[in-house]
Amino acid sequence: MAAIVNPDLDRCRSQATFDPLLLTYFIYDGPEKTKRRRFLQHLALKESKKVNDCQLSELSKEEQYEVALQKVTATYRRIFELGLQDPADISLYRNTFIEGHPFAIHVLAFLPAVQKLASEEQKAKWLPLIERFQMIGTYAQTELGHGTFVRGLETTATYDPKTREFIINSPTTTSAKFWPGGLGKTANFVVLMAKLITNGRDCGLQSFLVQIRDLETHQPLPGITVGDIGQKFGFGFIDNGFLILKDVRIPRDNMLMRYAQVLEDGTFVSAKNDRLLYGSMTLIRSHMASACGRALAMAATIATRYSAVRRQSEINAGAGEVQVLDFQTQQYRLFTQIASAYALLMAGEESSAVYRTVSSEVETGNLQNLPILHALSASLKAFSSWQMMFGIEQCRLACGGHGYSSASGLPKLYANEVSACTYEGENTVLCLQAARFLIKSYNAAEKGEQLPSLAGFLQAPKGEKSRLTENLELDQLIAAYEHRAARQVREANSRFLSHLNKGATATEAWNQSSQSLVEAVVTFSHAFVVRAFIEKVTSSVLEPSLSSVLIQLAQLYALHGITRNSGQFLKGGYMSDHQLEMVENKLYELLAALRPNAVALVDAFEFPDGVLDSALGRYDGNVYEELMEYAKRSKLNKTEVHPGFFKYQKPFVDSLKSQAVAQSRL
Ligand SMILES: CCCCCCCC/C=C\CCCCCC(=O)SCCNC(=O)CCNC(=O)[C@H](O)C(C)(C)COP(=O)(O)OP(=O)(O)OC[C@H]1O[C@@H](n2cnc3c(N)ncnc32)[C@H](O)[C@@H]1OP(=O)(O)O
Ligand SMILES: Cc1cc2nc3c(=O)[nH]c(=O)nc-3n(C[C@H](O)[C@H](O)[C@H](O)COP(=O)(O)OP(=O)(O)OC[C@H]3O[C@@H](n4cnc5c(N)ncnc54)[C@H](O)[C@@H]3O)c2cc1C
Repeated sequence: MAAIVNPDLDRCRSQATFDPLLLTYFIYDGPEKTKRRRFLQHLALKESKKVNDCQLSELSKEEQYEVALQKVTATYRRIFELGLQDPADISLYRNTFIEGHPFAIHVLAFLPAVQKLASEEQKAKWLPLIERFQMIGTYAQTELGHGTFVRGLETTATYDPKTREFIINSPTTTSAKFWPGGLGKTANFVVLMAKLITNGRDCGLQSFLVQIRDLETHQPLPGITVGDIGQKFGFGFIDNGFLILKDVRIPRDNMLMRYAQVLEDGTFVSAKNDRLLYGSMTLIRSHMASACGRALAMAATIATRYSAVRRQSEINAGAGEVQVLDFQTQQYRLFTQIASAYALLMAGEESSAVYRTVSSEVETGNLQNLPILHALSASLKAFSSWQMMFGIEQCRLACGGHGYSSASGLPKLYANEVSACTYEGENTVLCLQAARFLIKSYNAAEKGEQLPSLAGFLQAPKGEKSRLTENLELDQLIAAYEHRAARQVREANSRFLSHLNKGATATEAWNQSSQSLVEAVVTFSHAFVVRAFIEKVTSSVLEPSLSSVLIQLAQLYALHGITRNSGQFLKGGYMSDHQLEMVENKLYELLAALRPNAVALVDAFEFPDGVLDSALGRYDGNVYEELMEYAKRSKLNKTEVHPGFFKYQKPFVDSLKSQAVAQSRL
C-alpha cells in the first residue's frame, strides 16, 4: 500500500508552476536516459536490500568495511551478470547499491592510471585483469611526509640492469605511502609513484605497477609492510592505508612506459611532457564538479522536504505555526543551495566536455591545451568542493536539532564529502596552480596576444561600468562576474609586481601575493560556473514554464554571489551602490517567487529514499514516524536497563547516599 504523503509536502508539490518530470529529463538528458536510470536504480535498491539492509553509519569502522566489501562484491557480481557495459550505467547502479566502498580507488584511480600511463602492450596484458578484478589496485602517490609537493616524494625505484629489475624502497619514515584508498586491507596491486634512479641518475618521478599481496593468501609479499591508517573524519567504509617497501624487486616491464621508458641497459628515455604523468589526477578533478553538485543536491533535497514538513513558530500571531519553508531566512539558506547544486551540475557537464575534447587532443600528441585543462580542472575542483562543503553544512543547520541527528543523513554526507576539498590536491594548492595560468594569460593579454576562450575575459576593457538593470539581463550577470575576475587577476598581478619591485625574488613575491591569487582564481571559477549555468539554461529547448523557473534559479545563483562578495563588485566603481541595492531587492523577490517551486526543484533530482538514507528527506514526508523508529532502533535501547547502570551509576549513587547518611550522623 502506498504510504500517505504528508499533506504539507503534498500541497507544496501541487503548487509547482512547472512539471518536475520535464526538469528531470533536462537534468538526466532526456526521457530515455531517465527511464533507464529509474530502472537501474530500482533494481539496485531491491538487490542491495537483499544483500544487507543495515545502515553503514550505525556500524563500527571494522563492520562498515566488511559490509561495504560484502555489498561491493555483490554489486559487481550483478553488474557482470546483467552485462552492464556503459560506464554511466555501471556507476549509477553501483552508487545506488552502495554509498561507498573499498574498491573506489580501484575503479576511480587505479584503472584510469593504467589506462593513461601504460603502453599498449602493458594495457593489453593488465586491463582485462583489472576490469575483472583479478588484480585489485589503488593509486599510491601520497606519502606520510609529502602529498602536495609531488616532486618531494621519497620512494625510490632503482634500476638494476643485471637483473633487469627495479628495486623499490621507502628509505625514510616519511617516505611510507599513506592515505591511498583500498590499500589498507583490499588491494593486491598499486600504481606507485616513485623517484626513478637509473645509471646512477635521478630521473624524477615515474609510475610503477607493484604487486603487494599474494593473490591466493592475500598475505603481504616479502619486503612489504602494509595496513590501514585508522579512524578518519568520514569514509569509515574505505580502508585508506600505509605501505612501506624494502628492497622490493619488480620486472623492468612493470614501469608504466607509455610516455617515458627505461631501456634494458638502463638508458632513460624521457616523456615529451613530464606533466602527462599527472593525467589521472586531471581526469578525476575534471569530474568532481558534477560529484559535488550531486552531493549538494542530496543535502538540499533533504533540507527542503523537511522544511516543508516542519512547522515551527507563527508569522502572524494566533494564525498557527507555519512551515519553516515560509520564513524568508530559511528560503535564503535553502534556495541558494538548490541553485548552487544546479549550477555545479551544469558546470560539471561543461568541464567534463572540456576534458573529453582536450584529452582526445592529448591522445593524438597535441598538448597545446593541456595547461587550460589543468587550470580549469584544478580551479573548478577547488571551487565546487568548497561550495558543496559550505552548502551541505547550511542545509544541515537549516534542519535545526534533527539535522544534528545521524537519522537526517546529513552528518555522514558532510563527513564523507568534505574530503573532496583535500583529496586530488588540496584546494588552496590547486587554486595556486590555476593562478599560474591566469597570470600568464593576463600578461599575454597585456601584450595584445590572442587568448584561449576560457581566459578571454581578461581582455575586457578596464574601467567599464556594469549595465545591469532591474531586468536582470543574463548577459550582464555574466559580464559582472567576468569583470570581477579580470579585476581580481589584475590586482593579484599588481601585488606580485609590487613585491618584485621591492626586491623580492619571483618565488617570494608569489608567496607574498598568494592569498590574492587564490581569491582571483575563486572569482575565475565563479564566473565559469555562472556562465555555464546561464548558457545551459538559455541554450536548451525547454517548455516556457520550466525555462522561466530555471532562469530565476540561475539569476538567484548569480545575485547571491554578488551580495556575498559585494566589495569585489563595487571595486573600481564597476557596480554602483544603487545597483547593489537593486541586486539585494531582486534576490529577496526571487526567494518569494521560487517558494512554490522549491519542493519540485529538488524532487526533480529523483533521489530514491534508499539513496538519500534520511529520515528528514523522505519522499512521503513521514519524518516524525521515521525519527521515532530510528530512535527505537538505537543500540542503547536493546535492553531496558543498561548494564552500566549496575556497574557504575547505581554504585556511585549508592555510595553518595551512604556518605550522606554517614555525614548526617556526624
Ligand atoms: C571520475 C569521477 C570522480 C568523482 C569523485 C567521486 C568521489 C571519489 C571518492 C574518493 C576518491 C579519492 C581519490 C583520491 C586520490 C588522491 O588523492 S591521489 C593523490 C592526489 N594528489 C595530488 O593531487 C597532489 C597535488 N599536487 C600536484 O598536483 C602537484 O604536485 C602540483 C601541481 C601541486 C605541483 O607539482 P610540481 O611538480 O611541483 O609542479 P610545478 O613546478 O608547480 O608546476 C610544473 C608545471 O606543471 C604544470 N602542471 C602541474 N600539474 C599538472 C597537470 N595535472 N596537468 C598538466 N600540467 C600540470 C603546472 O601548471 C606547471 O606549469 P607551468 O610551469 O607552465 O606553470
Ligand atoms: C579521504 C582521502 C583520500 C585520499 N586518497 C588518496 C589516494 O587514494 N591516493 C593517494 O596517493 N593519496 C590520497 N589522499 C591524499 C591526498 O591526495 C593528499 O592528502 C592531498 O593531496 C593533500 O596533500 P597533503 O596531505 O600533503 O597536504 P599538505 O600539502 O600538507 O597541506 C597542508 C596545508 O599546507 C598548505 N600548503 C601546502 N603546500 C602549499 C603551497 N605550495 N602553497 C600554499 N599552501 C600550501 C595546504 O593548502 C594546506 O593548508 C587522500 C586523502 C584523503 C583525505
